[in-house]
This record gives sequence, C-alpha cells and structure tokens, in this order.
Amino acid sequence: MTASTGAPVIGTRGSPLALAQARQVQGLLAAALGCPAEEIALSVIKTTGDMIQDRALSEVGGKGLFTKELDNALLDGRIALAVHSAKDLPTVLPDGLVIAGYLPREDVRDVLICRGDARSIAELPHGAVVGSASLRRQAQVRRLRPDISVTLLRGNVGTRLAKVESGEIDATLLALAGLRRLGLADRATVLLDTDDFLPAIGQGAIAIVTRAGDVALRETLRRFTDPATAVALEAERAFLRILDGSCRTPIAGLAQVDGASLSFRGMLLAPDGSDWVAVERSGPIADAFALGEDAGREVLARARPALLGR
Ligand SMILES: NCc1[nH]cc(CCC(=O)O)c1CC(=O)O
Repeated sequence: MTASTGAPVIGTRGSPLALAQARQVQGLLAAALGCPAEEIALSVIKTTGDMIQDRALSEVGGKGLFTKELDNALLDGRIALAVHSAKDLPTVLPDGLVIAGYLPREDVRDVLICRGDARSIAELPHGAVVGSASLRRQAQVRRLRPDISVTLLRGNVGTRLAKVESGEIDATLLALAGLRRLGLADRATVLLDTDDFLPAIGQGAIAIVTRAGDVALRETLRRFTDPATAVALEAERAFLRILDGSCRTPIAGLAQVDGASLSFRGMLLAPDGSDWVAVERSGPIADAFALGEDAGREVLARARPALLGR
C-alpha cells in the first residue's frame, strides 16, 4: 500500500529507538526515490512485546513478540516496509515476507553503564547489583563475575539509564548501537570488547522487511542496503536457527566480514554462567549460511545435556 502521495508507508514500533531507526530508513528511502522525506509516512504500530513491562520476555515466550503486528500490517498491505532491530527478528519470517536488506551495521558492542569508577566488569564492586532483562547479558556477566547478582530490568533505554542514576541498581548493560541512535553514547561508561563479551545475534543491524513479491521496492532498497551486513547476518541467523529450536538457554554470536572472508564466533551459555560452549569458524563469504549452521551443530554436539535444558 502507498500513501496518497504514492510513496511507500514505513511501519515501525513506537519506542524512541524504533522511531529513530525508522527515520533513518525514511531519509535513505526518500533519497533513493528522489522525494522529500515528509512524503514517506511512518505508521506506528504497537506490538505485544511493547505491552509487557513486568515480566521477562523469555518467560512470556513465543516468537515474534515485537514483529507479529508489523508482519500482519505488511501482509494486509497497510504498510510496504517494516523497520526492525535485527536482534528482535525471529529466525523464521511468515510466508510471503522477506528481509529485503540491512543498513550498514553500527558498532556491535555492548556497553557497561555504571556509577562509580569501575572501568570493566572485573572492576565492579563485590556483590554489585546489575540490572538487565537480557538472558545473554545476565549469563555473560555471571560467567565473568559469579559474585554479582543480576536483577530483571526491563523498560526502554531511558528508564534503564535513570535506574542507574538513581542508584536503584549499580550498573546496566546496553547495546552501543542503540545509545548512538538515541544520541546517548556519552552515557556509556565502558565499551566491552567482543572477545570477552559477545553481542546478540544481529546486534547493531537494522533490518528492513517487505513482501517477497514487492520486486520494485526490493530493487529500490538495494541502492542503500549493505551486502556485507547481509552476509554477516546470514551466518549469525543460521547459527541461531539451529540453536533456538532446541534450547532456551542464552545464545550469543558475531560474524565479521573482511573482504571475501568471514569469521564467526558463537556461544551457548547456562543462564547462571557456570557452563558454556564456544565455537569459532571462518571461511569464504559464499559459505556464510552453511558456516553458521555448522557452528550451531557443533554447539549442539558439544553441549552437556543440562546446557540444552534436557
Ligand atoms: N532488545 C531491545 C533492543 N533491540 C535493539 C537494541 C539496540 C540496537 C541494536 O542492537 O541494533 C535494543 C536495546 C539494547 O539491547 O540495548
């Protein structure tokens, strides 16, 4: 569906981060179409995930908590494209929808935000209280610092920063990419090296979903989407697809593209950080998908049954 101007309508969630990401796509799409950005409408759509504030999303379960309503709007023709954090996209999209491309990936790192003068997770005070809703971040913090208690902390980026400021918690962890997009990167106390702290699958990447049959729009998107990001995400999402069907334990992973080659590291962790399996792979970018799947299968083969929740 197009707005009265004939320009495609962009669907987005209403959080400040989602809106910042959708506006980025709006600007790029306008430039590609040679029209003013105001002619491309943003349609704000509330998702199930936006309405759950009091529980860990992992408890609520179900895939596509942040995407289903946007998928339906695409399938109904109410919107022509949906903008998502790649991190929030399920590994399998409904029939008829495709990831048409990704914007060039932002910095993939997680950051630590704390009061006081700790300059690493290792330097946090003994017994510090870290707030995070991410099972992956909770597990990795506990892997590095078993003495630290991690409490459930949900809400948008602004809420989380306020809880550190008020002293309700000693520290939190967020994606640098999100902070940058919100103009809040100066709030990051420590950038965590990906060697010690692996990001989520897709972290830092913005994905654009369209109807598979919308050939003209897909062609337009090709003008500003980034093939290297697509290759990295192909490997990461193949890894995740192998694992998330068979376990509910935290998963982390990162693929990096260098010219025609790809390197990948992935990890499956026990929620309390006491056990984990790490894998590494590298190969040609043409093998991205197989490489990710293969890494996932190695994790399944090496993991102790308890790590897979069996
Ligand atoms: N789960 C929420 C979410 N989804 C994407 C980002 C950050 C932006 C990105 O990773 O591209 C965030 C916030 C965070 O994890 O700090």
